[in-house]
Formats: sequence, C-alpha cells, structure tokens
Amino acid sequence: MASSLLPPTPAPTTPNNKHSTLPWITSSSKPTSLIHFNPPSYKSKRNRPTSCCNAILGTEFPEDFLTNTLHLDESSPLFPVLQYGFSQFEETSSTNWGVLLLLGLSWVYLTARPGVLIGAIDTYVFAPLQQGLDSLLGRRNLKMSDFVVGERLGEGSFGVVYAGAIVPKNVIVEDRIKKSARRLQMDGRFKEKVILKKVKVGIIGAEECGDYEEWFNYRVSRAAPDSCAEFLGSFIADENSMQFTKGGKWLVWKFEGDRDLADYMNDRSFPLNLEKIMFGQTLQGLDSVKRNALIIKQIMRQIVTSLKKIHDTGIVHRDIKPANLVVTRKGQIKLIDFGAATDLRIGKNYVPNRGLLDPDYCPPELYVLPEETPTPPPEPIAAILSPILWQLNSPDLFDMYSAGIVLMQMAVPNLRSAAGLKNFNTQLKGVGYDLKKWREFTRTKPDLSLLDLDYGRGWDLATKLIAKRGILGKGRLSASAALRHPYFLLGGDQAAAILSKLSLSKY
Ligand SMILES: Nc1ncnc2c1ncn2[C@@H]1O[C@H](COP(=O)(O)OP(=O)(O)OP(=O)(O)O)[C@@H](O)[C@H]1O
Repeated sequence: MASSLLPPTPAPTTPNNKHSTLPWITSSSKPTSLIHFNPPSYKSKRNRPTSCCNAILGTEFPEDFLTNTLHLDESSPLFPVLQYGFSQFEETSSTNWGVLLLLGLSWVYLTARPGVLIGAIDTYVFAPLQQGLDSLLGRRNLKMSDFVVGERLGEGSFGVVYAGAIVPKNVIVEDRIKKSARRLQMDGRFKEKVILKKVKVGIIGAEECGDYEEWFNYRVSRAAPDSCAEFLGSFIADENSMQFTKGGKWLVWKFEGDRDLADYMNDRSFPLNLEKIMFGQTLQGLDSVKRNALIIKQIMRQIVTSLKKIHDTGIVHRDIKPANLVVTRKGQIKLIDFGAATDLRIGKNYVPNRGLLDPDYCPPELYVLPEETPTPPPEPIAAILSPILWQLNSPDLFDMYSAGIVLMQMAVPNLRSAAGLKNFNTQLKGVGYDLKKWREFTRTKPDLSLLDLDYGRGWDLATKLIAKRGILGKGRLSASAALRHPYFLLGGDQAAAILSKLSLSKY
C-alpha cells in the first residue's frame, strides 16, 4: 500500500531501447519502488467511464496513447508513472470542467433578468458612489430657500405638483414673487425651471410613497438616465410659509417640457403637432396618413425602449399612461411618476394584493404578480430568488399592456377622449380582452387605418400587447420582443429621426 504512494522515480536511460522513441526510456529497468505501482482506477479498461480525453483522442486513453503514440512498452517503468500522471490529469480536468460548468451556470443565473449581479453592484458600489458624489457637489443638500414655487400642475394621491425655479445665488426673492405664479413665470431672473412635488402631510401612506418615489428616482437615474426626468433631489421644509409646511418633504426634478403626451393627444392636430418636435421638420414627400403613422411609431419606439431599460433592472412602472410621459423640447419621451413603481429584484414597494392603478390602462390581471405571491423576504434573499420569480411571472408584461392601450389611443382618434377610452375598455372586457374579437364586434366603427398600414404591422403589434396572460404568465410581448416586432424593424421613423438630427447639426 505504502509503495503505491511513493513518488515515481524516472527510469535510467538506455540508448538501445527498441520499443521507445524516447531515448531515455528503457523497458528493462524497473525500480523496485514502482513494481507495485497500480493506480486503482486504471486496473481495468472495461470498467472505466469514457473520459473527455478518450473522446478527444478517439483512443483508449492513456494506455493506447502511451503505447501507440509514445511507443512505450507496458513493461517500461515509466509506463505506470505516466499512466498515473495522465489519470490524475484526467481527474483534475474533469473536475475543472465541472467547476467551469458551475461557473457558467452561475453567470447565466446572476445575469438573467432582472440581473442579480448588476443589482448587487448597483446597491453596494454605484448607489454609495452616487451619494458621495452628490454630497460633494452639494446636490444632496437642497434647501427650501433654493426654490421658488409657482403654478400648481396636478395632484395625485400622495402629492401635489408645482412648476418652480431655482433661485440663483445672490438673488433675494420678494414676497410678491413668491405669492404669484404668473409673476414668477415672467421674472427673467429665474431661468432654471424645476418641477416640485410636495408630499402630502397627514395622509396615511403619503410619506412612505414619497420615500419610494425618491428611491426609485435615484435608482432609475443610475440605471436608465435618458428614460426618465432628471431627478435633482429632495428637501424638508424648515418653516411654514406659502405652500411649505414645516417638516414636509419635497421632491425636485429638472423641468423637462411644457406638455406631456396626454396634453398633445388632447389637441385635435395630434400627432402632427409633434412632427417638428420629433423630427425637427415636416416630413417631406409623404401623405398625412404616413406622416401620422411615422410620428406614432417614433413615440411608441421611445416608450418601449424606455420600458425595456427599466424592466432590465427589475423595475415595473405600473402607471404607464400619456399623462406620465413628458415630451421634452428635443422630442424625447421621458417617464415620470415612479410613485407606484415596484422593484421586483428586491421586492421594493411590492405589497401583495395592492393595486395602485389607473383602471383605464391597467391590464386584466390587475396585479403585477399573482395574488398568492407572498410578501417579499429580506432584500438579499429576494434578489437571489428574483430570476426565478421573473421567469415564472413575467411582471414586466403589466406595463406592456398599458403601452398597448397608449398605442391604440394614439392611432385611433375616437379612443383619445376619456369617454371613448372608457367605452373601449368596457367592450374589451366583454370580449375577454381579445382585440381581434373587439374589432369584429364593435359597433363604434373605429378608424384603424394607421395600424393597418404596411400589411397591418401596427395592428398585429397592438393585438400582441393587449391580450390576456396565458400559460406561465406569458401571452404578451415583452419590451425587447416588441422592439423586434416587424412594426419597429426597418421603421422609417428612425431614418427620419436620424436625418432630422443630421440636418439640424448643420446649423
Ligand atoms: N420633470 C417634469 N418636467 C415637466 N413636467 C413635469 C415633470 N414632472 C411632472 N410634470 C408635469 O406634472 C404633472 C403631474 O406630475 P406627476 O404625474 O408626477 O404627479 P402626480 O401627483 O403623481 O399626478 P398623477 O397621480 O395625477 O399622475 C405631469 O402630468 C406633467 O405634466
């Protein structure tokens, strides 16, 4: 037993060795220490599993290799030594293959949607870095006195939104300006416009929603900065004055544009009222139907691209609608209002059975995950499990239904009014959310010509977004699948957008 464990000693060389092509190998010299050297796993050829080396060399490895290739005699003292060496090599290499396979599978799992690895890097590296950098640049030290509040723009369940501006250094704001939104708008000293959201004080859950919205804005500003309004930070009001309540939280964004998509859609000239903004000029050589179709396609492409970016990070917006899509002066469509968003990589803002939805854009399943999904475990565990959750439930398809409704509204004029949309939703429910059936049975005679262009590619996309979920929560196109749909492939809207950028850059 002990002898088989002894280190093999190289044999003395004999130049006359007939069997070996290697001059230092002799068949006659057998050191005693190697006489009993019998590597256990290579006693019998027959009982051995086929190894990777066998597969590669196409021979019984290592015996055939030693005798045929190296021309080594079985009686050579080196034979068992090399045989043992090769067997060890084989064992290690098969272990290495196993390790490689494991590493490969782990890589696939950790990088699968929603990205456990990149999420961990974001949480433990990028987020602290962003915080440090923002503090250094003074971005996290916003104060109430940095802003003047102007016209009220809207009110949601937990906040009131105002237009406002940054007070430049060395400017003292007189009370009459503070009191009048009109005066503020006309005052040339305030050039940097902002949007301020006052989190309601004393409303149950409002503070929590405000904190979530802040968290989501920092998160998307790292993961998909071009897709959402630029977030400037938050501050706590330090006194009671005008709209400020001492202790109340305010969130601040850069002002991205005068109007959102809903404002443009309310205008009778939609979508042509967006032509110059989107393409920089009137699209030449096309009839109005084709121009309309190209504008809608460009808007839809931007919405779906932004959705793809946020879904890739595990975020589902849950409130996609024209009023939450701001149109910038450069024709970019940006997502706003992340108050209802949920990050399903770590279970942030996910409460089972809680729907925070606009019924006009909400998919039939009502919830982003099946109702029986339990409360998320602690964040690191939720993150590890998230690829499985994502694969089983495809929560991103929630937003894709809403995107489908926005497409229908943009393309079909009589669905743009509140009443038209309500009626459409009621009819859709009546036909089990089957858009083809709706088309067959509706008596409203919708104008679907924009969707029917180019062999009905737009219509086909709409039917694949507005649908009930099927097996395993699928049944609708994801954002990345939608971008591969023929509607978007070879879309003339892209060419027009690029051409407009090129011609604008000339001036
Ligand atoms: N960054 C921004 N730039 C320009 N306009 C904005 C911006 N953020 C918000 N707005 C405008 O303010 C309106 C209200 O914003 P937001 O949707 O975030 O508020 P809300 O209180 O949640 O309202 P709701 O619940 O009704 O959607 C938007 O519809 C948009 O017109």
